[in-house]
Amino acid sequence: MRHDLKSGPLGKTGLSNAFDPNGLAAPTARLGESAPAPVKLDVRHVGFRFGDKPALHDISFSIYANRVTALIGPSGCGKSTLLRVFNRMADLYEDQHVEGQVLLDGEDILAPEVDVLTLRRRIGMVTQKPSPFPMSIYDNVAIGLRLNEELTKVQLDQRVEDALRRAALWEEVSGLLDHSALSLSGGQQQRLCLARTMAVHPEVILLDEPCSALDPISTARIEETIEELKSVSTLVIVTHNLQQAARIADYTAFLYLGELIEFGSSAQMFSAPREARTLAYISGRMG
Ligand SMILES: Nc1ncnc2c1ncn2[C@@H]1O[C@H](COP(=O)(O)OP(=O)(O)OP(=O)(O)O)[C@@H](O)[C@H]1O
Repeated sequence: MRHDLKSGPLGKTGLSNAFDPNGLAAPTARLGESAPAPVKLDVRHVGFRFGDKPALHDISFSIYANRVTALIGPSGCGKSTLLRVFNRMADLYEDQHVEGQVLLDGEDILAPEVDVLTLRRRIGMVTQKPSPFPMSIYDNVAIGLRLNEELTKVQLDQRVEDALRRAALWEEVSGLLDHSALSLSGGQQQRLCLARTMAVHPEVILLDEPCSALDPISTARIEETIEELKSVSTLVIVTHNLQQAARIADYTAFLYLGELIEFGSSAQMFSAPREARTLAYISGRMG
């Protein structure tokens, strides 16, 4: 039997009644925050193998609702692999094996009976390498909306424009909406893929180096959007830019050689890391 997360035992929880299976509320992440956040994704003992090559070992931590969590660490430490676990990308490859649990509002998204298409509507992902569909700029953003919602043309146009504005792309493409998405530059394609993911309002948004191909102005705009999106979504971002992690992430997880070395508030991690390896990494002595 398929287990549709939207109509599962907890229903589509949204954010107001997000489930905290451990009763663990987030510690205050930033000065001035008073209300603790519920856990949105609870990562429990997650391991990952490419064939017989291990890539993640016994990863456990919590991702809090309506917060930004950054995954940092040297190249090859498993950041993208962990992000891909959260929307079951390994399902597409026979030789990729995940173990452990990832609870979304208390329900294990790694359970074999979970409807993966429904899951990916709830947990959207923007991959490191932009992958626009070979269709128009407009249709790239509209496609998910047409599949998931019944909108009038006016509503659809508005949602497409809103997503493109949030992705800091509207001003560059507003007169070219019927042009092929493949005619855009790499940085524009990256922002288009961000717009495509944001358009359907996923509960969790996974961003794999979303600013890697962007100039400083576009990067600043995307960081503002990430801050705005926190009111409606939970965000997980992979970044090599430690200043960016410190600026926009409420929490940071430091991975090294497939292990979670340290997890905590970004304020604590970047000012007083507990682990010597974290300190070595953030001070530029490792990686
Ligand atoms: N398709 C694959 N087949 C085999 N090994 C892989 C595959 N993809 C990644 N790996 C390995 O898994 C490990 C983790 O890779 P991953 O891409 O998750 O690292 P990362 O921290 O995101 O790196 P980067 O910062 O360079 O993007 C690395 O050792 C990598 O070589």
